[in-house]
Parts: sequence; structure tokens; C-alpha cells
Amino acid sequence: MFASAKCLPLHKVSRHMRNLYYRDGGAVAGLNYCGLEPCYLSSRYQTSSSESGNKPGLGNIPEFVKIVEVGPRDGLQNEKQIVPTDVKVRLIEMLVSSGLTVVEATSFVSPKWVPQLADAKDVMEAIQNLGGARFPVLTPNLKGFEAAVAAGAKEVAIFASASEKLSIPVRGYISCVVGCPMEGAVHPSKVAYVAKELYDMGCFDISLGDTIGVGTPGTVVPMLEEVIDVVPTQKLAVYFHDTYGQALSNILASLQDNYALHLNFSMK
Ligand SMILES: CC(C)(COP(=O)([O-])OP(=O)([O-])OC[C@H]1O[C@@H](n2cnc3c(N)ncnc32)[C@H](O)[C@@H]1OP(=O)([O-])[O-])[C@@H](O)C(=O)NCCC(=O)NCCSC(=O)C[C@@](C)(O)CC(=O)[O-]
Repeated sequence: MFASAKCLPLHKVSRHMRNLYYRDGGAVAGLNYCGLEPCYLSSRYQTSSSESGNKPGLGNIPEFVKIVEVGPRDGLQNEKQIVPTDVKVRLIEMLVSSGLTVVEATSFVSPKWVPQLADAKDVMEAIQNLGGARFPVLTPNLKGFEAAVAAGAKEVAIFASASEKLSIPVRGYISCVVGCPMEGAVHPSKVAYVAKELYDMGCFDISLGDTIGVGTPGTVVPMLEEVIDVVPTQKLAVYFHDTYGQALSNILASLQDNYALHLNFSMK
């Protein structure tokens, strides 16, 4: 499935992101949104840095990445001020027009807890004829899944349980993979266990999220090492929040050793 997705050469990704952040800067800055970028790596790998012309020191990083944008969902779910539906739709249109082929559009979650995304149905309706990209949505439970399907969702993401319903591809998010606000450090074996469960349940893609941004290469790499023992790398994504400025280091560490074929990161 990744072969069909548009991939960007890695050296163009940072430029793409800069353009995304600053293009139409008024609208974007007005939302206090600085971008949220899950990136997927294609199955094309370089075998050494010299083969693809990478600068020395970058190590054995893949040649191509595929970017999946989750800003309209993850970015906007935390906005103090509720963003109007038409602004959300405009943001999605802009993201698609920038060349992104997968944009997580919204969440079908409880509006009591996440009022910022209470207009999920309206957003889906507004983008139903928007081409050029896939628009997965986050569904936490059956209620959300059914509402998403009724609103026309063709792909969903989950963060707590996995299911194969109506042949809709399910992406599984695992949160707090290196640190938890309640428990502190999370042992890699726990992450590997959950990842394997999601894989066995049929998730097409499993995202390993450093939800609170406390990960460093020193904790991320041991976690990845345990996970890849039980789940094929083609099924894995990593998802970094830049809370303490570690996202790019964690991304590089993940890419250098090809631990993850997919790469998510969040810069807020
Ligand atoms: C966790 C649940 C599902 C438990 O939902 P629940 O078990 O139904 O319990 P509840 O007490 O939270 O339910 C409260 C009310 O919400 C309703 N409700 C319940 N579900 C839905 C739904 N889908 N759509 C619409 N309404 C819903 C439910 O029916 C009830 O209505 P009431 O009886 O009071 O009238 C719910 O509390 C919820 O949706 N919470 C919000 C969770 C959320 O959005 N979290 C943020 C996303 S996760 C994330 O961002 C991390 C990620 C993915 O990015 C990766 C990473 O960074 O690590």
C-alpha cells in the first residue's frame, strides 16, 4: 500500500515542512499551529549514505519518506479556542494542495471531552469531494467508528483497541511509549507487547507515540529494538512530540538504523 503513496525525497522534506508552516502564514499562525507531521518512509532504502549522496554523518537513513499530516486532528484538538469548521476545511485543502497525500482530518470522539472536534461530521462532509489525498479519522470506540463510517470515512485510526470492521484499514496508535505522565518511564517490553497485540489484531500500521515528548535517542532506540523483534518494520511508525526539543534527534535515530519504516513527528 505504501508503494501507491506519493513519496518525497528526504532532502526535500524539511523544505516542504517549512513551506507548509509559513505558506499562508496568516491563517496558520492565527491558529497557533506549527504543523504536525507523521512521515512514512517508503520501502526504498539506501544501503549507505554515500549511495544517495547524503552528507557524511547522517548515517544509513532511507532515501524517501512519505508524509502523513495529522495537524487538523491532533494539532487542533488542543487549541484553546475552537477553530471554525470552514477554517479547518481550508487548512485541510491547503495541506492537500501542498502535495500531502494522507491528511488525518478529524476525530469522532466525545464532544464532551474534545469540543474542538465536535464538528467532525461537518468537516467530513465539506471535504467529501476533495481529491488527491486520503483522509483517515481517529475513532476511539464503536460509537466513533460508526459515526465516522456514516460520515463517509474510508480509513480510521485508533488509539486504544483494534478491530477490522467493514474492511476499513485500521491504524493503531500506541501512546506513552517511552514515558507516561502517571507511571514515569515505560519499559520497552510493555510497548512491544501492545504493538504485537495490535499487529495480531490486524492493524495495517502501528504508530509508536512519545505522547509527552520525553523521549531521547537513549530511550527511543531500546524501545524500537524490542518492538522490531515482534512486529515487522514495514508496519511501524514513530511519532514524536517536540516538547523538549528532542523530536528531530529521535527521528534521526529512528531513521539511521531503519528501525521504523514510517515516521511521525509533531512540532508544536
Ligand atoms: C475515551 C472515550 C471514547 C470513552 O467514552 P465512554 O466510554 O463512552 O465514556 P465517557 O464517560 O468519556 O463518555 C462521555 C460521553 O461521551 C459520549 N461519547 C463517547 N464516545 C463518543 C464518540 N466516539 N462520539 C461521540 N460521543 C461519544 C458518551 O456516550 C457519553 O455521553 P453521555 O452519556 O454523557 O451523553 C471518550 O471519553 C472520548 O472520546 N474521549 C476523548 C479521547 C480523545 O480524543 N483523546 C485525544 C486523542 S488521542 C491522541 O491524541 C494521542 C495520539 C493518537 O495523537 C498519539 C500520541 O500522541 O500518542
